[in-house]
Formats: sequence, C-alpha cells, structure tokens
Amino acid sequence: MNENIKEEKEKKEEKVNIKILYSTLTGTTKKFALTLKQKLLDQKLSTFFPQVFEISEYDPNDLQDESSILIFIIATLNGGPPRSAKTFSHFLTDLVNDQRIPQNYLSKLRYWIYGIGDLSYNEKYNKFARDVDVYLRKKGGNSILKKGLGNHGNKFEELLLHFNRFTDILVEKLKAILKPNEKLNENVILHNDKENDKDIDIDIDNEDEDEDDNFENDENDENQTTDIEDVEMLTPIMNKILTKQKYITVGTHSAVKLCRWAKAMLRGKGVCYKHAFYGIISYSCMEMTTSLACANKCIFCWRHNKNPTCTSWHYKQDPPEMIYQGSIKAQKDLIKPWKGVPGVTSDRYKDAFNVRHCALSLVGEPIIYPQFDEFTDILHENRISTFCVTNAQFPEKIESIKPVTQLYLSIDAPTKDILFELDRPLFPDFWERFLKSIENLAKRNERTVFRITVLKQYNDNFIQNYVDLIKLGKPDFVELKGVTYGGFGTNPKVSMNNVPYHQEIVKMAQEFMENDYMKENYGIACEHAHSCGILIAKKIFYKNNSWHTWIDFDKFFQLFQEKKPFTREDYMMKTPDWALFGSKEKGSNPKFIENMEERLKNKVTDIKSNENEKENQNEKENEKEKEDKN
Ligand SMILES: Cc1cc2nc3c(=O)[nH]c(=O)nc-3n(C[C@H](O)[C@H](O)[C@H](O)COP(=O)(O)O)c2cc1C
Repeated sequence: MNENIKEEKEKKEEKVNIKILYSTLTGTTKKFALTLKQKLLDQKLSTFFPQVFEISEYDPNDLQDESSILIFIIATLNGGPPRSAKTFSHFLTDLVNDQRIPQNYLSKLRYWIYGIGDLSYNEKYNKFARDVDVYLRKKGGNSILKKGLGNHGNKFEELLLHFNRFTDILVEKLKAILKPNEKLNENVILHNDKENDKDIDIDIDNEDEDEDDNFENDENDENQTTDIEDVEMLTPIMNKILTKQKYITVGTHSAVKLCRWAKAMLRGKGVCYKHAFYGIISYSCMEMTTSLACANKCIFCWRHNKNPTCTSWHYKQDPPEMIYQGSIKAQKDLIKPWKGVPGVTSDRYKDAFNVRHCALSLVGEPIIYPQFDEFTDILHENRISTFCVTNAQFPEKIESIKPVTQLYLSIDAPTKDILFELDRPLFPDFWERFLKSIENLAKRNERTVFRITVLKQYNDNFIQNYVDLIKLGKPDFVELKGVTYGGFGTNPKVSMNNVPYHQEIVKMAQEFMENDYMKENYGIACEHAHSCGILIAKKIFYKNNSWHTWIDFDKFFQLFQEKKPFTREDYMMKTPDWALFGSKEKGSNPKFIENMEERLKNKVTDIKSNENEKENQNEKENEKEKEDKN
C-alpha cells in the first residue's frame, strides 16, 4: 500500500472513536442514532468521529478489544432483540453463559445504551436494552453513563426530550473522555458505579435498579428466547475463515472437509484407522458435521476454538435433504482435483465418487441438529453408513437418537478436573452430563465406542478411572488414539510434546488389560501404527478364534430397511489379519500401500514412519505458528 494512503488510513482509523449502533423495527432508533451523530459533529471537536451502523454490521468478536466507545440505540421486539440484533444478542447470551470466559473479559469496553420501547409491554418494556446492559456489565464492560430507557408510548416530543436530556449529558461525558492528547481520566468513566449514577436523576420510574439480581430469571424468560430461532449459526466472518481452511460449508450450520486419509488412500499411501479397525473405505468416507457449534472448547480442537459454542440449538435450521445434497456435492467437489495426482489410480478415483460412509465427526456437535434422525435416515436410505461422534454433553440425545452404524463418545478425560481442563466445557454440570451420557450409551443396541484421544501429560494415566467409566458405559470398543497434530495454533497448553508415539499407546493398552474387569470382558484386537491407534474390543466380537471387529455394511443396510430392532451382533464381520494387533503390517492394508512387501522386507515399518512424521510435524507446527501470528 502507498505510504501516504496507509498513513491517511491509520489516521482515519485512529479517529473512529464513537460507534453508534442501532437496531430498529420501524425506524425510530435509526433516526435517533443519526440525530446523535449530528449532535456530536456539531461539537466540532477533532476527537469526535462518530459513525452510525446497523447493529448487524458490527462483529461482536470485536467487543473484547474495542477501542471505540459504543453507543447502542436499540428497540425491543416482543421482549427480545429486533431481527438485525439477533446475532449480536445470541453472541452475548453465549458469552455470559460461558463459565470459562472471565468476568473481566470486556474490561476494555466503554459503552452507553439507550433503549426505545413502549411501557404498555409491561415487564417486556425495553427488555432487550436492559438485557444488553446486564450482559455487557456481567463480563466487565464499562457503562460510561447510566442507560436511558425511552417510552415510545408517550408523545414523540416527550421521547425526544428524554433522549436529548440524556445525550446532552453523554456529550459532556464524551468530551471529558476523548480530550485530545490526554490520558483517559479514570474518574470520568463510571465503572458500573451505581453511586455515581445517582447524580443523573433523569431515568424513568419503573426501571429496576437491581437487574443484576434478576439475571438468572431473565435468562429463563421464555419470551426472550422463543424469538431467536432464525439466527444463522455462522457469521460471514466464520464462513470466510472456514473456507480459507478448506472446509466447504453447507447451508448455515453444516460443513464437509476432505480427510487426510481419504487423500492417502487415493494415492496408495495408507489407510485410516477406521479402515483397519472396521473396514471403512477411507476415500469413500465423507467427513462432515451437521452442527459446527459445540458445547466444549477442547484445547486440542482442530479448529483452534474458532467455532461457535452453544448449550442448545437456537439457530435457523436447514432441511436434512438440503444438507445431504449439499454435502455429497461438496465431497465430490473435494475429490475432483485429485485426478492425475501421482499415485491416484483411475479405479480408486472413480470409486471415490461413490460416497459410502459418513463420519459425523469433523468438528462441532452433530447430534444437536434437531433433525439429526431425519438426516441419518437419508444417509442410510442411500446406503451410506454413519459413524457419529459426540462430546458426551447431551445425554438425552444420546439416549434418543435413532440407531447409527456406530456411535462414539469422546472420552477425553478420566476425571472431572482433567475434563474441565481439556474440554473447557460450557455447561456448569458438564461432569454429570458426561456421566449420564456414558450411562445412556450402555442402553444402546448398535455398536458403541469410547474414543480416548491421548494427550501425553494430560490424560494418559488414571487407568482405573477409565475402567470405572468403561464399566458404566459398557462400550463395545475402546479406541486409544494419540492426539493428531492439527496445528495447535497459538494454544500455549498443547504442543508436540503432548503427542504420543505409537509404542506409548501400545503400553497404555497393555496397562488397561492388566485390570481384572478388562481382562475378563475385553481384548486388544487391532492396531494402526500409522495413526498411533489401538482397538480394545469386547469379547463378543471374538468368535471362532478370530476377531470380528469389521462391519458387514450390506447387512447393516438390510437391517435398517427391515425396520426391526437389531443389535451390534447382527452386523459384524471378520477382521483381516493385517489389521490385527501384533501383525507385521500393523494395520496398513497391503492393497493400499505401494511397495508394501519391500517396506516390510527392509523393516521400514509404520512405526518408523511415525517417528519421521513427528519430525515433519514439528516443522509444520513452527510454520503454522508463524502463519497464525501473521
Ligand atoms: C411488533 C412490535 C413489538 C414490540 N415489542 C416491544 C416490547 O416487547 N417491549 C417494548 O418495550 N417495546 C416493544 N415495542 C415497541 C418498540 O420497541 C418501540 O415502538 C420502538 O420505538 C421501536 O423502535 P423503532 O421505530 O426504531 O423500530 C414493540 C413494537 C412492535 C411494532
């Protein structure tokens, strides 16, 4: 950029010090926002640079580091936010409900609120303006002046008078705050200070001074939440970031990404652990989610916690058929560019367009999508198997969803404290939800799995605690898998030091098998050294002297079509020798690995390549961190 333009731009940016955000139903708040802007401009002060925006144009992620003073002039619609403020309102609700976000999160924020409502709405009078004020204060925001609540039920002149009285005082406050070349005078800013508020005795009578005390009730106010069901889950900014990271978003809450194992299998460079353990064809497997939002912010999250979080579904809902069509198209679009890439044979390339599996495990929490059952029905009708991975925070769903091909719980930690540290859950009763989810898993009839993602120094111990959870959930399988390097971003809590070697996972599995309960009921069935994975399976899958951990997919679809109850035992299949624990191939299917015989002859095992991969990953991590910093 030309230096002069850059300087000019910086100067201008410095001056954007008052953002007036309005949210309107019939235009009054917009009019008032423009009136206030003019009043500020009339001061002819170089430090006043007011700008007016509709609230939907404001990215709430900026609240934390907002250097401008925010002025909200907002109406209420049936006790909730007007349409243009729904995303903003939803963001704030999540923020206050998120126990991990510190109370001083918005401590840099300076704001003022003026609500325009109608007293005849009684307890819903200016409810949205009052909520926004409470929410911002809850997270440390600083109100520079007590909020104003105007009654549009009065004569318009009275409302305008009320607004003018407030904004006159506001102008004085702003003058005091935004003096040129002067440090902020702390005494001027009212840090939620009710004592200081008392000298501005111009608020209308029925305002509740102790709204903070009513906060919990406000949250439960049905009227507040019923109207926000058509908020889109993804903001345009989130969408842009996801696209940059090679996700294809489908509709407003789903996404597909091509799994690295799909690429590896296409190129004859390896298969995923799901192929070794269960017979999934990696390149025919569509990895996706029906909800990018999740109730956890795991420290090892692939998405570096850039996803939305929520404790319940309150979004616009896309129809399942549309998600299905969109996802299949996305998967095919992701496969297309692999034509002609070295190693990709025409047979495999063609075959990859036949989507046969769906791993509902990408990111987020797929089961909170309200039409999840309808979506899996469509997949099954199209002979696409379903592996569903949930974060064990929605126990009712885990009990009630229709059977999938294989149902997973992510068991990220053996104890409450470690779960809190690793998953950073949103729910205050996260441990109870976790245990209840495990308990409900035991009631399921299809194949069930505990997925333990092992992070060294975090959750690689406490075998007895894990066994207690296994006794409760009685999963058919326990997958131990070293955490995958996905670039840990700038998260200081995880690094390559937390990524285990395959031998360490094997050792952990063996420690499991020293436990009496495990010895009696389970055995180590498979391994996949390439991804540091071990499969511990229930002994019911050991028949006629061999493991049957693979899935008979034809049988599964037949059972689905018959619409009769079925169990895990109805669709199992013999596991091939190369996938078994202790085999020389260590879970790599010779059919999909180039020069396998030669590799084995030269003892170039996948364990070795795992070590090399680790070195590469170290390099990648450094690069990724550089990128993140930029
Ligand atoms: C459909 C509708 C619902 C409303 N609901 C409320 C309400 O719940 N609480 C309230 O104080 N005012 C309510 N109002 C009044 C508006 O907030 C008030 O008229 C305000 O001035 C509208 O501002 P605007 O002209 O910028 O849209 C409602 C108005 C309409 C038209």
